[in-house]
Amino acid sequence: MSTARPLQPDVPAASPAPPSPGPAASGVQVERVSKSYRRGQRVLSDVDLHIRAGETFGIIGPNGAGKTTLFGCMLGLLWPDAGSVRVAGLPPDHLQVRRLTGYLPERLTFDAGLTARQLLAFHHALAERPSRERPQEVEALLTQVGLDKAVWDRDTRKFSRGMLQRLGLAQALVGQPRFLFLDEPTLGIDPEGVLHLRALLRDIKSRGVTVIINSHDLAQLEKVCDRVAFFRAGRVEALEDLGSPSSTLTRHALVVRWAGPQPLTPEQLATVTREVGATLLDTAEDSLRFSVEDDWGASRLLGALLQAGLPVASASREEGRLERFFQRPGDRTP
Ligand SMILES: Nc1ncnc2c1ncn2[C@@H]1O[C@H](COP(=O)(O)OP(=O)(O)OP(=O)(O)O)[C@@H](O)[C@H]1O
Repeated sequence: MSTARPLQPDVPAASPAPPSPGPAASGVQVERVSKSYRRGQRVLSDVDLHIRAGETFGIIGPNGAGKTTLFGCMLGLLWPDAGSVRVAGLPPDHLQVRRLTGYLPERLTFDAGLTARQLLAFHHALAERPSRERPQEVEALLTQVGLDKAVWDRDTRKFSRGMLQRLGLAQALVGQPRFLFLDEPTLGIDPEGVLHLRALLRDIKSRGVTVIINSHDLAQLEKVCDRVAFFRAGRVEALEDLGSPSSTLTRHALVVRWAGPQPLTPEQLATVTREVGATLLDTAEDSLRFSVEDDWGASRLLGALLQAGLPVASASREEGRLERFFQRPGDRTP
């Protein structure tokens, strides 16, 4: 393929050793990246992104927005027409970076005829992990991704899509990566598997791994990501820090419903909200949507609303916040 990149040598001959990846050169830096497959049809336009070391970063957007193409550029599998990508301060196709990178592709193809255990052992060898630790590490990985022991020695051609997905994840983790790229990781996985994956991602994050997820599964992304970039027509249209209290998609958006008529005037509501340090984001016929700093802030707000005379019937954390990005700009609430 004309767009495929030649591999960078591990250590270029007769040149100084490349800088070692480390905290000073951490994260994934995408600078003014543009990419076309055909002349005049830009798939990526001047994309700027800095994914911080250790964060879990989500990429969302409509079909054809350029998400997979960006993934290809960040993995060093595609060559941008302009701009640059650095992973831990190095080009993404540098062998040193490849050693630090795990990748779960959307379309999984495994060597035919191998069992799950054989396949992982093969990748364990490719990743140059110590051979004497191979049997234990392979079994630990198969356990970690929740693949039933009964199928470890079964031909992977007989695997369901969800089983293949778990095996693909184990293969992505085999080299103990510092950067983990997951393309549609929940595809074909049953609800139990999704819960398992979420716990696994938390564990991976606690070990300082940078995780980049391309997915249409907004509910899952909302639960696991620190930040999310919304792509449209090859550009980053919005970048949201899900943990920031100032985010309109804050993790602590609270929807309050009441019973009977709403007795508070807009001025009274504004005063109560301000006094407890909350923000009123949205008013609907039967509900109010607030941004609060944390659980304690939610509790203070509910107490104040009750005291002011609002007959609160229910209060819940808002789900489905990322869906707002897919609404037309005019339809969006603040
Ligand atoms: N190898 C290719 N050759 C030519 N055009 C391509 C190639 N790969 C992708 N495209 C085109 O580039 C555009 C962006 O595709 P890309 O797969 O990056 O989008 P995406 O956001 O990942 O979409 P989806 O959510 O459907 O996976 C699309 O118009 C697609 O048809």
